[in-house]
Amino acid sequence: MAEHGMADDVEGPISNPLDQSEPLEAGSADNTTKTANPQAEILPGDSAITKAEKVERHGDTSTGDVSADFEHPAPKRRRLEQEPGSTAAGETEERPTRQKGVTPIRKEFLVSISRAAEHDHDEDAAEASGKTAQPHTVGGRGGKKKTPGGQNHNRQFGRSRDEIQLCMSRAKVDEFATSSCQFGEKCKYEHNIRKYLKDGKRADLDTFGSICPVWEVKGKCSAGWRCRFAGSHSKEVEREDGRKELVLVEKEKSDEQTNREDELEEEGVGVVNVISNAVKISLRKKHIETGRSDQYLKWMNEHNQDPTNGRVRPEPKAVPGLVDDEGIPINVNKSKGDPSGVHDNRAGYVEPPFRASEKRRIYYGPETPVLAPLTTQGNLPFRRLCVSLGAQVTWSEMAMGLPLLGGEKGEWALIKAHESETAPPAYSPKTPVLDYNRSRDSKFGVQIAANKPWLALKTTEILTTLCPQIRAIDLNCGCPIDLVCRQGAGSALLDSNAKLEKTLRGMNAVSGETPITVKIRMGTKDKHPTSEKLVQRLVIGGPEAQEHGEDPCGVAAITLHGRSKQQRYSRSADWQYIADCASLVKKLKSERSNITDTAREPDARDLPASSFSGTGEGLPYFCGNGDILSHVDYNAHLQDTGIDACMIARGALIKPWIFEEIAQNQYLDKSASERLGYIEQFARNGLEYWGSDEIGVGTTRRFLLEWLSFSCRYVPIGILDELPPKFGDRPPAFKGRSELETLLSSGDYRDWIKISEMFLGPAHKDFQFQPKHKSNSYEIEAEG
Ligand SMILES: Cc1cc2nc3c(=O)[nH]c(=O)nc-3n(C[C@H](O)[C@H](O)[C@H](O)COP(=O)(O)O)c2cc1C
Repeated sequence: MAEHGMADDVEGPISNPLDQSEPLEAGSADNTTKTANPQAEILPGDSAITKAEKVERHGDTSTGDVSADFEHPAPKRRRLEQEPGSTAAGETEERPTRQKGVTPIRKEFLVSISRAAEHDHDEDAAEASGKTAQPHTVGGRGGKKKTPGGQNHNRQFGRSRDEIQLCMSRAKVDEFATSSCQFGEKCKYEHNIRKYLKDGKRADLDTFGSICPVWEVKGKCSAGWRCRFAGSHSKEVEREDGRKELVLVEKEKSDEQTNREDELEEEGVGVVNVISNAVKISLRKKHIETGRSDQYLKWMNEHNQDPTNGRVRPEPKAVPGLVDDEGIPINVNKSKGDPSGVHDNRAGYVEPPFRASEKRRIYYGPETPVLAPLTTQGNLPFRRLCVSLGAQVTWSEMAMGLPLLGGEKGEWALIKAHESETAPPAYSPKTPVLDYNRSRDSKFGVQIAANKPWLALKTTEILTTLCPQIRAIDLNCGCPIDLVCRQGAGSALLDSNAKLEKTLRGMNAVSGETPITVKIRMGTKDKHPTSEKLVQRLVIGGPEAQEHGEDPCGVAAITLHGRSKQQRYSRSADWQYIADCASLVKKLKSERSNITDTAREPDARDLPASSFSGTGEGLPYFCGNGDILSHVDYNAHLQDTGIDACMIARGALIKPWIFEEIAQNQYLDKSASERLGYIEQFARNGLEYWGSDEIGVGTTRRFLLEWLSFSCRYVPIGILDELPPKFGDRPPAFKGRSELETLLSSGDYRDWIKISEMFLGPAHKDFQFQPKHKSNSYEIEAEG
């Protein structure tokens, strides 16, 4: 669902935050004591010192007011090749019994309850699905009862706007340029650049070395005078007549560079899947045709399938006494497709109007950890950060079909991807995957939500036509939000298996070479899992399809989140159930030849764009999802359940370097300065994407705060008494190994604002923030 949009985006070099460290030691409160763990390996640090590191060393926040005593730098990365359950502090220490549900924090880092209470202040959240914010009372951990639900609704973010707004016709020109404002005298915006700079906007930011991050990468800044770093790309020059003019400065570039940038100016450098305003307007006016969907839907309509819900219409009743030549009862057919009104049951099925095109193959394997679709949180700057840390597959936030078809700007913004997401995922399978062409695969897929086959088909056709480089289109069948489910989308589809199958088959038919995937939960009702049956239907086709000799719906991958809709995030994800489904998929594969009609050889175009065995038989990849917080969880699930790949959601929000841990197969005890380095990287990504003017800075701040509402839940592994960290555990009040580390663990959104100010300067006076998910409750309501 669209939560943001706008702004041209530019690409730039990603500084490696790992280059900001110094060699320190693991598991100690200061850097003078060596770890007792003989397996702990201290990895060498690097020399580059960024703002993040300066802050940790000197408390120099420039614009923030974070307190300055950071004399205990945090330990560096360490290698802990430990089995789950072994101690982080050292093998020789006496191991306390791990208390269920409590994060095992070393006692020297525990603090009194008063500090915990300080963290809890922000618990006056709102009722879950109501549209009106209501007071929400929460006790301390294990304290009073909460009202149900986990979200603040109707959140306000204030407005980050200039005091006086500069007319767009003046934003990117030099002071003496003649005005091209079409509104002339009537224009309500400021045209005097000098006046605007003096009275209309806040002082330039002194973060990022006072250099505009957009200009630094792109050579020019599309915010022009409105940029919060305008001083870094402007100057005053004296003209021949002695007059002084304010001019914007562009970096010198070769002609080739300039040409390329002019070409990309409209689209935003480094961003793909950008749809022009003209196309969005055409969509709004319904001027863009969806011929394939129309044809397919017509067929559905004429041949017994209701395109509003995909159900096979009930067979008409037999007319008593009326039989054909062979004595078979004749039914009265009321469908439009049979004007005679007389219909033979046996001839009821007609082949679809066209076959699905042959699909681009995708790949999933242990080496492709997947970043889950994450509404609000999985924005482009965050995904870009995760890709830089090793995420191999990324998904857009869930985009709603209807606003996409209506050309809504905010929804189309969700489809944009960073160019780093267009690179293919890692690929090192034990046996090569038949017909897989890595150079044609990419990391980024788009997730959509739709409640009706027609909506899903048309959305798919439009998306694949306008953005052919999307890796795959995923249909969300897990979203538990009432607003979505009441309309029959999200996890409501789990209760309409036939409709879901038909929808997916239709999407596959109209998506050209783009593969279709699906993300499901275990079912809608708690303790009544139904997705095993659904998985079977998706892999081999449901009874209706089998009866008519139809091919399976052709999904390239199924991802199962091991929880029900009703369960939301309570209790752990059920990995046993995921394993059962994974083994069913395997079994179906081996039995497939018996199940499918042996008379018909499956056509390659009907086979999923997925894993192929040596015999060339296709089968969807099967991915598991739920509660992965470390490489240990990741490896264990891959090993024990027979899934092809793991999808990670909250684990990546809490510690985006989980992808790096997976690649290196080791815990990484990130120092507070390294963590701050990721925040800096996000801020940089955000300014490049949303822009460096007051609005762009405000948007970057808002989404940074959204992320910090999750990242504050990270408990540094260096202060843990026992590994692995677990999702169900809640930490008692603790302090970090440095003031910065303590600050990064704060659940108080005012501290998040302080952190944001280190990179984005003081928040605008009208900026507001209310966390979406209750900050310390460890319970969330999310869209999948
Ligand atoms: C903030 C948030 C937003 C989410 N948005 C989506 C979404 O847009 N689409 C979706 O399929 N799942 C969404 N989910 C669900 C996750 O993709 C994932 O299935 C779920 O969180 C379980 O994985 P985890 O235990 O690794 O967090 C969201 C989850 C969270 C926490």
